[in-house]
Amino acid sequence: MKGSTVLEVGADGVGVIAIINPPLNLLTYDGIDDNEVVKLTWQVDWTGANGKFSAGFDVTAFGGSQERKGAPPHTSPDLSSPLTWDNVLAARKPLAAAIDGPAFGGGLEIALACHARVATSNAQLGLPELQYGIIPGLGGTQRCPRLVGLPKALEMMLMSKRVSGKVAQSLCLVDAIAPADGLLSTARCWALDILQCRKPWIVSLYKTDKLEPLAEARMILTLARIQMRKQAPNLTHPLVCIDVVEEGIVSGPRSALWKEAEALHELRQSYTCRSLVHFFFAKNGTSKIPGISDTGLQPRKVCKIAILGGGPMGSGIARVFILSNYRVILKEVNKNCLLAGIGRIKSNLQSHVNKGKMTQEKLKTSLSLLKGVLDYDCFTDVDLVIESHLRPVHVMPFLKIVRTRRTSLQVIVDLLDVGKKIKKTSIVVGNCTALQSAGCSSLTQTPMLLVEHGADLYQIDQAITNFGMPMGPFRMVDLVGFGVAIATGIQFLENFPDRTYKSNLISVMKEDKREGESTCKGFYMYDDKHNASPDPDIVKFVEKARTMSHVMVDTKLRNLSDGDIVEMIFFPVVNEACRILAEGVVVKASDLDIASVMSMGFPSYRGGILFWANSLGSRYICSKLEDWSKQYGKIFKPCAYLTECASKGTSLVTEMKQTTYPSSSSRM
Ligand SMILES: CCCCCCCCCCCCC/C=C/C(=O)SCCNC(=O)CCNC(=O)[C@H](O)C(C)(C)COP(=O)(O)OP(=O)(O)OC[C@H]1O[C@@H](n2cnc3c(N)ncnc32)[C@H](O)[C@@H]1OP(=O)(O)O
Repeated sequence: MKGSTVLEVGADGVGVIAIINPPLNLLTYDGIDDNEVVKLTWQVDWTGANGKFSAGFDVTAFGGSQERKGAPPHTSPDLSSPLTWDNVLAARKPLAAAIDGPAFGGGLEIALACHARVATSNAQLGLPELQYGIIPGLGGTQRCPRLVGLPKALEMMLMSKRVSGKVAQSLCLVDAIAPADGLLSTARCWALDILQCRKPWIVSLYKTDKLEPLAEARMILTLARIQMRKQAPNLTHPLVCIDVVEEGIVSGPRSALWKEAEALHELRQSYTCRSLVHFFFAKNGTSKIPGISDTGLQPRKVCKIAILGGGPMGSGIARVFILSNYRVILKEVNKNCLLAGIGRIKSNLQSHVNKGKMTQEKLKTSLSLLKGVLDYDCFTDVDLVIESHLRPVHVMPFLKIVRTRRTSLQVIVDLLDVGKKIKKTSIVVGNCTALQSAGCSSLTQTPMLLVEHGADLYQIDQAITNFGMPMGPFRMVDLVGFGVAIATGIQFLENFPDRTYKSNLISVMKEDKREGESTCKGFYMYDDKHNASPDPDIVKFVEKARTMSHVMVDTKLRNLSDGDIVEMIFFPVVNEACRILAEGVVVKASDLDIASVMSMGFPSYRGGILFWANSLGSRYICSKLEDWSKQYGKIFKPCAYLTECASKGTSLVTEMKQTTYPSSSSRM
């Protein structure tokens, strides 16, 4: 059995139940025997072994990927535990939770169900279930609002916001703070005090003092729905969560527990849940590289970083590192540039302080780690040198570690460790100078081809935005600027002439002094607040480009559905991903899922580009690409890997047999 709970009754008559499932005391369906709790005769403490309360449920149990041992079949909601759990609480035994380390999801829900909670100040508490396409399923939707009030509870659930033990106490999510070495004794005393009426016996499920009056509560819930519909128009589970919270306020918490269990039962079998669970493990798995991370190599200590260039990019990188407590040397070519770079860092950090995101003390400490130089004298004991790039990548949550045949395994292990310390998701790739530009280029080329052949530019952008991308391809080109789009296009053309569509649209628009958002005119017009609106003049540029490309309007493309547009735009991107995978530029398919989400903005709730493609099937994608390649050219020609998967009907994500690590292929 994965994990267990151990019950020890002390001389004081207090039974302590420890959740034991190292390293994170994850809960599993068969890991906690509800009956153990029910048969207890005295007050009880809940705690987690090895200083970690519980990081929550083992999410492999969701997404339909794993049947609960002995669980009822997926035909009926599993109402046993949440309700059993509620009966336990009614069994007149005071329960106190002793929380250290992570208390997330189901782990925190168990603690919320106790009659008191004692935590260390650095404990981390959260209800991140919505990150997995589900909702809290052990009463969290009812108990959290009754402990902290509706607005804070909704923020914790809908934004998966985590709080420290100290903040939790200020919210009344936790009753007391204790040092780690006194945590259990404090919780034991608390349970005894409840039993002997020295402390209140609070059943959080029936608490009402923190709940807003009905009319105010309804207003809060309505605003939350509006925000969620705007923020995540394609997701239903946030709205389901709000509905379950409302059910408890309107009809009472007990009936809402049923609604919560039924909702969880449905959601945990959804494609969204499967995709988000895949994304979670794919993200966690990028640093697990056979032959590198399993060699026993330990990362060397990296203390001092040198950054060449203090422009927006270099100063951004410097800021990331000093905030992660690295000493940073910022080198510039002259004093003015250096002062400008350091000034950028100072003003950015100060704005964090002004927004309450950082203390003045942290700002001072961080700046003390920064040293500006105009020469290389201080470089003798530097551990890592970074040359800043043109593109604004420091804000990306994603770190691409490009490995050539001459890169040592030790250096990769060092860089993976640095990536983790600066809170980036690192992916080791072959010498593919612009992994994402392969995707981005095919993400811009096809839209240009479709428009020149008659499709509506603004319909394309709307369809791609509705699919879940942050914006459509034409809006994206305006944002990055025509210069970057042209440079990426040229790079793609140089590397892959046989599958590049040479559009004339951008060059025709540049003649009209259009560069995108920076010139307030591109594919859209922009007002002084950078609000974009369609430009009726676009038609004339499209006509001119069409003539120059000697292209005729294809009436089929004038009547494309949004679904057709999504397929015609993303199937070539899938094709490029298959090529990158087949060439061994990445170690595993899931790395490309992470790259598509973190560098292209592909929706994580679809699992990433290849996970999504796999749900459609290689045969379907290949046949569509074959058809389009006959009508519109080689840009759509399916690659050998995709064709092979289609012919065998195999999954696109069967891991490539890596004999070497990411190859230093000729790709961009
Ligand atoms: C008493 C009644 C019991 C009832 C039983 C039936 C009830 C009915 C169903 C009820 C369902 C309720 C709904 C609840 C849902 C949840 O709880 S969702 C999960 C919530 N938890 C999280 O989101 C935590 C996610 N993890 C993290 O944030 C981090 O892991 C950490 C906790 C901050 C620790 O970080 P770190 O020390 O860096 O470790 P990692 O490398 O991240 O992780 C170590 C390995 O553990 C794997 N892992 C982590 N969390 C989970 C998880 N929740 N599920 C599965 N696996 C997890 C992670 O992938 C790592 O794996 P390896 O890479 O293989 O080592």
